[in-house]
This record gives sequence, structure tokens and C-alpha cells, in this order.
Amino acid sequence: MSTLTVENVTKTYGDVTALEDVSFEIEDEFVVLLGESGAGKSTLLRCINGLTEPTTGTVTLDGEPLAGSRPSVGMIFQQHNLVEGVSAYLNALTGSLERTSLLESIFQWHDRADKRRALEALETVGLLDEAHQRVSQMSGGQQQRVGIARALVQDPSLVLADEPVASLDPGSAEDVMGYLKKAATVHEVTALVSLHQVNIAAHFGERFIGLRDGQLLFDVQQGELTPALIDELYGDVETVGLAEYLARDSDEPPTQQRRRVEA
Ligand SMILES: Nc1ncnc2c1ncn2[C@@H]1O[C@H](COP(=O)(O)OP(=O)(O)OP(=O)(O)O)[C@@H](O)[C@H]1O
Repeated sequence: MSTLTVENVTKTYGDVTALEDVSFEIEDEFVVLLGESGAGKSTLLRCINGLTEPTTGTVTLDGEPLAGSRPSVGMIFQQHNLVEGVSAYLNALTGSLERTSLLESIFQWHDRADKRRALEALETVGLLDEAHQRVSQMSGGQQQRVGIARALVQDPSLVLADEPVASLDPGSAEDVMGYLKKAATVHEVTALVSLHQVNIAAHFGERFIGLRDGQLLFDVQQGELTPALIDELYGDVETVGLAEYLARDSDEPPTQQRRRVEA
């Protein structure tokens, strides 16, 4: 059980207010962060994982300030930042680097527990049979699953993902999100995932936090995400099939993403 608490976080860059007085608490949930480009999603995730400091406000995990190198926070990026020339297994194993000295890692002296954890993580994301395949020979979706495995090997209590499926086709995006959700469930980690594909978000999210112009517009549970809220978040865009999906008139997640409403 891990609780992430974001309290009154404001972040400014010169004249730009990227986040304004954002507060919420997450405990053992799979939470999706929604918002238009520039709404502040990346800034919020960066404030949580320590890549940037809030101008004011605090971020704590289980009551402790999130400081230092934060091995308790696993991060998954849109670009997976994998070492392409080596195997999925070795990439997953680098997730244990926080616990391994530089010398140990250079000589790949990982202990057996790390090695087992890497294989277990690859199994969680359905890549055990491909463990020794080079990442450069894998599809974008498979590479992103290796990125998820690497985050799991870190043994985090919180996983943050910044647009993890933005560069994938809709089928692969669904696939990767399915594995990410499974990983969070199996490893009992709290997850905060930013997405711009509303339909995928609606399919996988247990709770939804909407940011607009750096402010928290809504914080709702599954079943409370309505087309009206989405309209408020995105303004001039329409989501094809989303209304039917949210109303559960259709079991099929909408395949098309948002489209601009013609003027
Ligand atoms: N390092 C920075 N310096 C100056 N301004 C920044 C910096 N990082 C972000 N911003 C600004 O802060 C605001 C929020 O940006 P952020 O990247 O957090 O939004 P986002 O919702 O993640 O958008 P996207 O989906 O396009 O990544 C934007 O106006 C952006 O231009």
C-alpha cells in the first residue's frame, strides 16, 4: 500500500505558470492524468519524480518527502530510453541499477534476486520467450513493454508513465496499456499515467485527474468520467464513440481518437 500525496503544488517557469495549486492523493489505484498539450501533465510528473522541484507545495510518498534518487518511483517514458543493442533481459536488469554500485553494474554482477526479478518482470509483460532478443529487433510496443519491465525491476511502490503509448498505433497502444495495468495490479503499485488518447484512458483508468491550464479541473472515479467533463477539458474537440462507450452501450472501446470539430 503506497500513498502519493500532492499538496498545493505550483510550478512556474518565469512568467509561465505550468501548475497552479494542484492537490490530490492517490492510494493503490491506476490513475490516468488527462489534459491538452501544455496543460501541465509532464510538469506534474516531473515534480513527482524529482526531475524538477515545485516552486511551492510538497510531494510525499507514504508521508515521506520524495527526495534524492527516488528508487521507489519507477518511470516510463514515451521514448523508452532503452539500450537498443542489447537484449530485453539486460535492459530489464538495468532497472536494478539503483541498488547496484557502478562497478557491479559494469561487470554485470547482479545478484540472483535481481536476475530473477528481471525474468519475472519480463513474464509479467509477456516477453519471457523474447528475453534474449535484442531490443533493436523488437516492435515499438514490445520495446515499451521492456520499458515497463525495467521499471518493475526497480521494485517501485509508485509507477509514473508520461504518454507511454503516444507513439504507438491504436492496437499496440491497447496492448501496452493492458500490460501496464496488469503490471501495476500484479506488483501492487500505485500508477499515475498521462495519456492524450481519451478513449484508451476511459478503457483502462480507475480514476481520472484532468488538468487544464495547470489547474486541476476534475478528479473523478471510473463511471464518473462523462462526455461533458471531457468537453470541458478539451474544448473544441470531439471524441468519436466515447459517449457510447462511457454509457456502456458498446463493449468495444472506440478505435478512433479525438478529432477536431469542423468549424
Ligand atoms: N522547462 C520549461 N521552461 C519553460 N516553460 C516550460 C518548461 N516546461 C514546461 N513549460 C511550460 O509549462 C506548460 C506546461 O507544460 P507541460 O509540458 O507540463 O504540459 P503537458 O500537458 O505535458 O503537454 P504535452 O502533452 O505537450 O507534453 C507549457 O506552457 C510549457 O510551455
